[in-house]
Amino acid sequence: MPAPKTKVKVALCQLLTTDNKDKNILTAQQAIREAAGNGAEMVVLPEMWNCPYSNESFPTFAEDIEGDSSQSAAAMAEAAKQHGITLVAGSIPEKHAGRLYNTCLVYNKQGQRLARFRKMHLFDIDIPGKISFKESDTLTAGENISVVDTEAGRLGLGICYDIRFPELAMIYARQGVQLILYPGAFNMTTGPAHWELLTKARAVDNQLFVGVCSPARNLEASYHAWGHSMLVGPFGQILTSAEHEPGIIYADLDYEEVEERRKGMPLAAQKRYDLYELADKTASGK
Ligand SMILES: NC(=O)CC(=O)C(=O)O
Repeated sequence: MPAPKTKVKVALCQLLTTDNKDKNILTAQQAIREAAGNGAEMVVLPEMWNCPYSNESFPTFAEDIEGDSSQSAAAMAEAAKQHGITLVAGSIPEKHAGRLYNTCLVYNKQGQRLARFRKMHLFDIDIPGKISFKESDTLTAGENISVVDTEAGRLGLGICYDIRFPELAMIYARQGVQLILYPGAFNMTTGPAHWELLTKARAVDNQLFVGVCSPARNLEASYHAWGHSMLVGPFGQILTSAEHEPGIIYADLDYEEVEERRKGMPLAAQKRYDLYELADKTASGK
C-alpha cells in the first residue's frame, strides 16, 4: 500500500433509506459516484443504509457477506473499485452462522475488503414516553475492535451507540488511529441532546478526527433519524455538518493537526496509568 496521505478529502453521504433494498443500493451507488466525482478520496455511508432501522426489517434485509457474494457488499466492493476510493460502507444487517449483526465493511480502491466491524454495544434503551428500542431482540453484539490502515489514514470503527463508550475511542487513540468513524442513526430524543456533544467529546478526549454519518430523516419510516452528519477536528471544531435532509458533506482533513494538537497539550503522556488502567481485551477483526 502506498504511504497514507496526510491530507485527505472525506465525504459523508447522508442517504434517505427506504423499505426497498434495490432502491437503497442505487441511492448509495449514485452518492458514491457524486462524491468521488467531487474529489473525495474516502466516502462514508450511514448506519443501516440498505435497510429501515427496525427490528422487523433487520432479519429480512440481512445478507451473508462471506466471500462478498451478498448484493450490498458486492455493490460496495464494485463501487470502491470503479471510483478508486476508500469506502467505509456504513452498516448493513449481516447474517452469519445463525446470528444477525449490525456490520460495517471497509474497502480499498481496488475493491478489496479491508475490515468488517460488528456493532459492539447494542442499542437497548427505554426512555418512557420518548423512545424504546431493543436491538438485542434481533442482533448479536460484535466482539472485536477494528483499526484499519487505509490510503486515507489510520481509521477506527464504531457504530452509533458505540460512540457512548469512551473506552473504545481511547483504545483506538492508543493504537494510533487518526480518524474514528461512527456510522450512526440517533433519533429525535437523543439526537438533539447528545449527537454533537458525543462527537466533540470523543474528538477532544482523544485529540483526533471524528466523523458521524447518519441516514437522512424519513418521516414515513417508524424510526426518525436525527441526521446532522458531521466531521469534527482534534480541537473539537466542527469542520462540516448537515441538517436532516439527504445530501453529501465534505471536509479536507489534515492529519498533521493531530500531532500539532497533541504537541500543545500532551494528554496521552500525562495519563496516570500508575493510578488507573485501560485494557484492550479484544482481537482485532477483519
Ligand atoms: N441508534 C443507536 O444505536 C444509538 C442512539 O440512537 C443513541 O445512542 O441515542
